[in-house]
Amino acid sequence: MEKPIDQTAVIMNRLQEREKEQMLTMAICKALSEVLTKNEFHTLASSLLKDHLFFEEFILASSNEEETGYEIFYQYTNPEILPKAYTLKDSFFDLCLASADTVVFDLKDFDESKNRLPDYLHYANNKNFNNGIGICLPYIKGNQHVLFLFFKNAATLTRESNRIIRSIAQQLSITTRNIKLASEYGKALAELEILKKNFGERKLETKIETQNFQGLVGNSAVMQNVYELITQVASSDSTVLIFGETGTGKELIANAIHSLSLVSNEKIIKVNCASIPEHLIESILFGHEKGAFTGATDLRIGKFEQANNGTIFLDEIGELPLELQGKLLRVLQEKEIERIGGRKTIKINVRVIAATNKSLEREVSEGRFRSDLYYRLNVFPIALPALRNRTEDIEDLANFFLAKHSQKIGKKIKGFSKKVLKSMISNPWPGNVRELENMVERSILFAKEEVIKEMSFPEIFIAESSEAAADFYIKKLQEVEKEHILKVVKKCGGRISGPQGAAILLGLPGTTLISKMQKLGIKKEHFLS
Ligand SMILES: Nc1ncnc2c1ncn2[C@@H]1O[C@H](COP(=O)(O)OP(=O)(O)OP(=O)(O)O)[C@@H](O)[C@H]1O
Repeated sequence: MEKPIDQTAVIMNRLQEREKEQMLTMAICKALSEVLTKNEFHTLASSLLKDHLFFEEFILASSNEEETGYEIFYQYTNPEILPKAYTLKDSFFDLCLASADTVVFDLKDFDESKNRLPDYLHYANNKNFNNGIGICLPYIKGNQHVLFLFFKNAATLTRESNRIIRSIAQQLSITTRNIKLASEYGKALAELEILKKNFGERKLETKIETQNFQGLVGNSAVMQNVYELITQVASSDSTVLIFGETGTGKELIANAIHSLSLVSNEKIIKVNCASIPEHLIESILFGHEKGAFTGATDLRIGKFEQANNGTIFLDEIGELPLELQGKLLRVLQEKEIERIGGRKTIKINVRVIAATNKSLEREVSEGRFRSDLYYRLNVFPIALPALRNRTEDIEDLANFFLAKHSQKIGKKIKGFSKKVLKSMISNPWPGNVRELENMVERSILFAKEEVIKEMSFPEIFIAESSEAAADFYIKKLQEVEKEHILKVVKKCGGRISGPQGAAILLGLPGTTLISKMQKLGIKKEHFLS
């Protein structure tokens, strides 16, 4: 006789199993709730889920928000799969989506000739995963998800597995959404980082721009004073005389005055009195009529006429020959010019800005500059300080030139080492800002790292000056000047202009050096031998 079944024991057994099952689903839900990436999801699918659901293939498909299509969000056998779009109504996904129950299917039942089955079903079929289920996961704001599990044989899917899947379905939906949101958040964060970086760079550029006063860098007290003078004088039509050593920025000051003036929409015409051969200066300044002298084959409109209604900048005015100084004085007083060879006077309305790196007072006292012209020019003097007298501007200027030239050269240089900054600040900079700019440009060209760690300041000045001092009493100044220029030009291999040229070392514009060399009778054969 068969032993009667102990109903209580059976129920107890079931209860214990259910309890175990509940513990398991809670553990899976907890693990799922911590997942934020597809990689983490794959780890979980390969362990807890695979161990208890016994699938061969696990596919999570996700509809788009409009519910016109869907894509594979995760595939167990191919976790690296890139999202691929499928149409929603493929008689498979939409079937599962519409069903409240688990849809069980046998792949052999699908008539491939009738149905255009999605490729992952072909794939499952080819792998002999004959049976499968599709479960529409509970809807969580955003997308609809369907979970497909494939098995080699129908018996693998137990009631218990089905119950577990139903219990974790809600959490699966939430996890899928969490992964999507975390990925979007990551992308947004990366974009924000790029924007922040770009904004930072732009802020740096703006800083460089806003530090400038009309393109002039430097906020030292002396420069603030200069900016104030510029602002005061710009809107009048007063003549301005700018004093300052070579390379201190006199031309930039002239530009600033012009651009803040009432005639800023007119031209500023610039003349470097030192670089024009003496016999041409008059014709260049005032023009000539056709046939006025041998070689005057055409009419020339002089710089004063060209600058009419605007500004003329007479750089290195101290180099203007004496006989022309009188003519200039007349032009300034009478506001009219006469072209060489011309019979009529031409009225001109020009604002004059002159600049000099010489002491015009000394030039006057030594008879090389007319005192009346000096007083006529010296209406509103602006004295520009030498760079060594405003060392607090050196770092700003160096950084400004670094940004300017590294961009031009195409090298990403971040800054200067502390050592280089210190030596820049203590360097005497006889060529002033021009020399600093050239040194920075040169250092960028030679830089091998992102930070400039070396800057070789020309020692030539120290060596030369001691030698010059010894010779001072026995040689004329011109001779010393000639010898000094020759030595520097020789040292630069005959190069006059450019970053490796002698003009930089001498702190002069290339054109000024050439005209000085002509005046001193320095010829190519003297330094190329
Ligand atoms: N404050 C400044 N900010 C930015 N750049 C400057 C400044 N001062 C000078 N520079 C730069 O230094 C170089 C020399 O300036 P500039 O030609 O105006 O000097 P300068 O006094 O007229 O020289 P020179 O007497 O030899 O003609 C230029 O490249 C100029 O842009």
